[in-house]
Amino acid sequence: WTLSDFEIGKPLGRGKFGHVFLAREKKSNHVVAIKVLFKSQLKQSQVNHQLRREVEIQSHLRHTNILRLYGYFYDQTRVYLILEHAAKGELYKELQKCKYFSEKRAATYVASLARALIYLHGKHVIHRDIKPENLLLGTQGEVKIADFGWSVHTFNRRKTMCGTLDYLPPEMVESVEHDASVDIWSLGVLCYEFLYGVPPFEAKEHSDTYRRIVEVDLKFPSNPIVSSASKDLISKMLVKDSSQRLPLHKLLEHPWIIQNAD
Ligand SMILES: CC(C)CCNC(=O)Cn1cc(-c2ccc3c(-c4nc5ccccc5[nH]4)n[nH]c3c2)cn1
Repeated sequence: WTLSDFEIGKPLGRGKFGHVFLAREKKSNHVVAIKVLFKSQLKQSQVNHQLRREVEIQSHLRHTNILRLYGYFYDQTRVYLILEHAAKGELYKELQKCKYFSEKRAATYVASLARALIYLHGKHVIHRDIKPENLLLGTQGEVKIADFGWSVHTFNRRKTMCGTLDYLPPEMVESVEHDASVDIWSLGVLCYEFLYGVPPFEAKEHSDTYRRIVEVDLKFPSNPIVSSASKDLISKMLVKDSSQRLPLHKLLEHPWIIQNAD
């Protein structure tokens, strides 16, 4: 591929993800998202090899709830990633607009994300950073994990861990080794935020969020009114001992998911 194979359109997400543009591949008319990374920025954060590894992993992933990476190319100064275009944009914008989702909508997203995580864990890929900001919506409104963790401006986030702690499980907050069960914790946090509009351990200060996470200080607001089945599921995911968290395949059999997910 080269840039001349594409007609470049409007910026997507207005620079939040680095430079991502709507684009159309001229021969096939296929609409994609093209992310531009500057080689200079990659060099200075010594992540070239990490980026190649991540591109290698992502280009082999094929799941309807994981945003596709079709390919990449580069020129003198930049690397271009050819990504799937998610026609209905950013999920977190939807959440901001609706304040919180219905139980049906929340359960449908959680079930889709659980299936995507089962697929990823099957390929020994974990910790995909599944917070609302990393989720996009496809043409049919289906949720897609787009791991923005690699957009250049967040490369340093991996080191400085700036940005929200809200989604991190105790073992990561206490920085002990972690396994695929971190994703079960994050999905539980996400399910809570879908239903209540705020993450469960939110606090003004980082230190308070940190304490609430390690103590699993889980409280359910009395508004909005949501089913006890949803609270039962969340309580089985937000468990300090990572080996005791509800396994993802059991999540798909939970009554709340069975009753509410499309
Ligand atoms: C290292 C490499 C393998 C990582 C590959 N993944 C990324 O670069 C993650 N990433 C995805 C994007 C991204 C951002 C926005 C969109 C969109 C999109 N569609 C929209 C529709 C309406 C409003 C905004 C939209 N953004 N579709 N596909 C996207 C893809 C930006 N960074």
